[in-house]
Amino acid sequence: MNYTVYVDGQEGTTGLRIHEYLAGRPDIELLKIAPDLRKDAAERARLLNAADVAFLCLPDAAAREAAALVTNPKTCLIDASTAHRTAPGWAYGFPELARGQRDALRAAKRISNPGCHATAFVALLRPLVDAGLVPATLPLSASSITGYSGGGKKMIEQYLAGGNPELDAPRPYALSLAHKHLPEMAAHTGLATAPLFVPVVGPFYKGLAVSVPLHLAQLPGVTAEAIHAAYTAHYAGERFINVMPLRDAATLEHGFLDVQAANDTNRIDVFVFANDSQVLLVARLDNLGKGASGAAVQTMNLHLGLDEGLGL
Ligand SMILES: NC(=O)C1=CN([C@@H]2O[C@H](COP(=O)(O)OP(=O)(O)OC[C@H]3O[C@@H](n4cnc5c(N)ncnc54)[C@H](OP(=O)(O)O)[C@@H]3O)[C@@H](O)[C@H]2O)C=CC1
Ligand SMILES: CC(=O)N[C@@H](CCC(=O)OP(=O)(O)O)C(=O)O
Repeated sequence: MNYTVYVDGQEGTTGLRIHEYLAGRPDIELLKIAPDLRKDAAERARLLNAADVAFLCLPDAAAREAAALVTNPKTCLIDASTAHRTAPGWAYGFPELARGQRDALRAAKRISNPGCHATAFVALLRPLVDAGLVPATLPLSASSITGYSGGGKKMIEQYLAGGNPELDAPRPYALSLAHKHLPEMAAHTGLATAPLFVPVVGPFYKGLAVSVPLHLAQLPGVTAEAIHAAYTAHYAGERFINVMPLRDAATLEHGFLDVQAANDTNRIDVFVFANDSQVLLVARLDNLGKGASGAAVQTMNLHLGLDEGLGL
C-alpha cells in the first residue's frame, strides 16, 4: 500500500528534515509544490487535500490557515507548529504519553506535534504525576539547553553568518517567562501550573536537554529510587525512550552531560541524578528528531498502522 504525503513548508528546517526521513521510503509518495507556488493558497489547498498525511511545517498563523484549507475528511494533518497543541479536537502527537494515546493517534485526523522543549518536559513529568509522586499542584522550575536549529531558518542564518560575538556564548531567552511551550507543558502533564521555564540557546546546531530540579523535602515519602522505578514502569517496552540507570555512572564519571548525544536519533534519554535530599531529572533529545521531525514521522507511521520506527 502506498500513501501520499505532503509537507506544507517543505523548504523550512523541520520540513526539510521530514523530507530526508521520507526520501528513501518506497511506501510513500511525496507530493511537492512548485517552488514559485510555495505560498499560493489554492495550490497548497489542492495538495493538502490530495494527501493521506500532510505535515504542517509552518509558522503558527500559516499552520492555522493551512488547517482551514483542508476539506478532505481522509487527510490527516500533523502540525509541527505551536498552533494546535492544546486545541480541542487535536490529539497530542506523543505516543508514549500514557495508555490510550496510541489509539487516539490512530483515530485522529488532526494531530499536533509536540514542541521540542515540551517533549522533554512532558516525558519527565507525566509519569511522575500519573504515579502520584509529584502532586499536580507542585510549582516546578525547568531549564533547557538547545541548539540553534530550534529557532528555524532565521536563527540558523544568524549563527551561520558569524561576526556576532554574542552568539559565541550560551544565551538564556524567553525571559518574560511566557515561553510558547508553557500551555502544552501544563496541559499534557496534568500539572495545575506550568513550570518557571528558562531555555538557553547555544552555539551548536542541534541537541537539547531539559533539566527539572526536585527538592525531596517537598515530596514526603518520595525517593529517587521510586522516581526511577516510575519511569521504568511507564516507559517499559518503549523503543524510543531510554531510561538511563539511576545516577548514571558513565555520565557522573565523565563529569558532564553531553546534550548532543541523542542527535540523529528519535530517542529521548531520561536521567535521574540524586543526592540524599535533591533529585535532578534530565531528558535529552535531538530537537529535530524526537523534538520535531522524527516524532512527526513516528506519529505518521503509527497513524497509518505501520511499524512506528519505519525510516527512523
Ligand atoms: N526547528 C525546530 O527545531 C522546531 C520547529 N517547530 C515548529 O515547526 C514549525 C516550522 O518550523 P521550522 O521548520 O523550524 O521553521 P522555518 O522558519 O525553518 O521554516 C518555515 C517554512 O515555512 C514557510 N512559510 C512561511 N509562511 C508560509 C505560508 N504562508 N505558506 C507556505 N509556506 C510558508 C517558510 O518560507 P520561507 O522559506 O519563504 O521563509 C519556511 O520555509 C514552526 O511552527 C516551529 O515553531 C517545532 C519543533 C521544533
Ligand atoms: C532555539 C529556539 O528558539 N527554539 C524554539 C523552540 C522550537 C520548538 O520546538 O518549538 P515550536 O515547535 O513550538 O516552535 C523556541 O524556544 O522557541
